[in-house]
Amino acid sequence: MPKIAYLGPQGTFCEAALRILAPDAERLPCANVTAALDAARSGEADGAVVPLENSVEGAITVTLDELAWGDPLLITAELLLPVEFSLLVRPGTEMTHIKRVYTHPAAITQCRNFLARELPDAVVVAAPSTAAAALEVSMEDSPYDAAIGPAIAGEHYGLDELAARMGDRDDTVTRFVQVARPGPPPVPTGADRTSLVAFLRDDHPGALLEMLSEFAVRGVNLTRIESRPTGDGIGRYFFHFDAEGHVAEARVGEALSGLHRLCAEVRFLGSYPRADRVSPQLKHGTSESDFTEASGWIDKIRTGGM
Ligand SMILES: O=C(O)C(=O)C[C@]1(C(=O)O)C=C[C@@H](O)C=C1
Repeated sequence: MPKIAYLGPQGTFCEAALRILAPDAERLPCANVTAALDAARSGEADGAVVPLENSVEGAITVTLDELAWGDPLLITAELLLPVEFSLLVRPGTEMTHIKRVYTHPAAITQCRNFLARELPDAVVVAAPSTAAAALEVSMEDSPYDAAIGPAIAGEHYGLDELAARMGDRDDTVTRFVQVARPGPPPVPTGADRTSLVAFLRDDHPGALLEMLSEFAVRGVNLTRIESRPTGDGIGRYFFHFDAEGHVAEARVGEALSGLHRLCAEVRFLGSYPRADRVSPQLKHGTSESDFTEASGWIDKIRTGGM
């Protein structure tokens, strides 16, 4: 049975994602995203499931930076998980008692309107995860009066649900990815996504446009682009890309080779089935057979044919 690390403790959204992505896996709860990824890197676990982006909060930057800078890992699967938040309290606590709230920073952002409306004077403190907050609030001597997290975390730690569906939007989803130590990517399914990071060779006008052109001229549609600071000073950035398609496909493979020639460094983060199963709309001239036919044509010219 594979062992998969995740952002714990028991009851996080991350655990819910792992239960769907790898229902038969042994689950290894970790204190934070870095620890979960390190467990996969070291071999303590066979892989990890971590959050990557949220439809309200945007990028989960710790995950992006770990995948870009840490020892390499390969994304092998993704999942879109609807997230619904509950206000979780020790039995007997009423709304008027709540002075200190504890939860994951992503939950603070997603529940901003509720907090401003219902708990305008409460101090809201960042926790390592929503379930870590619920666990802490379940302790009688906790300095916090309420946690924000999944209803299931409340059930697990014996808390009451004082409010449900407290997110600012009721259609929020978090995208989780499963990673493994480097190896061959999963086989193409026809509805795949490819993730990578690219570091500029030098800063000059049009540098980002040149990178984007490598995708555009091969008809590769991007689904996410994110700039992250390199840490080398203000104005120094590298880029995360998510693109439609699989590295085994000619148009994606050639776009990646083009970036490799152009950039100081490109790190391949994986080609894996898309959670939404959407297949790319191919532009004329960018199908597998178009690429095969064109390279056959060049080979013929090079060997004296016409
Ligand atoms: O704390 C959790 O329960 C998590 O799984 C982490 C996380 C996140 O990192 O965004 C996942 C989903 C929600 O957006 C809030 C928190």
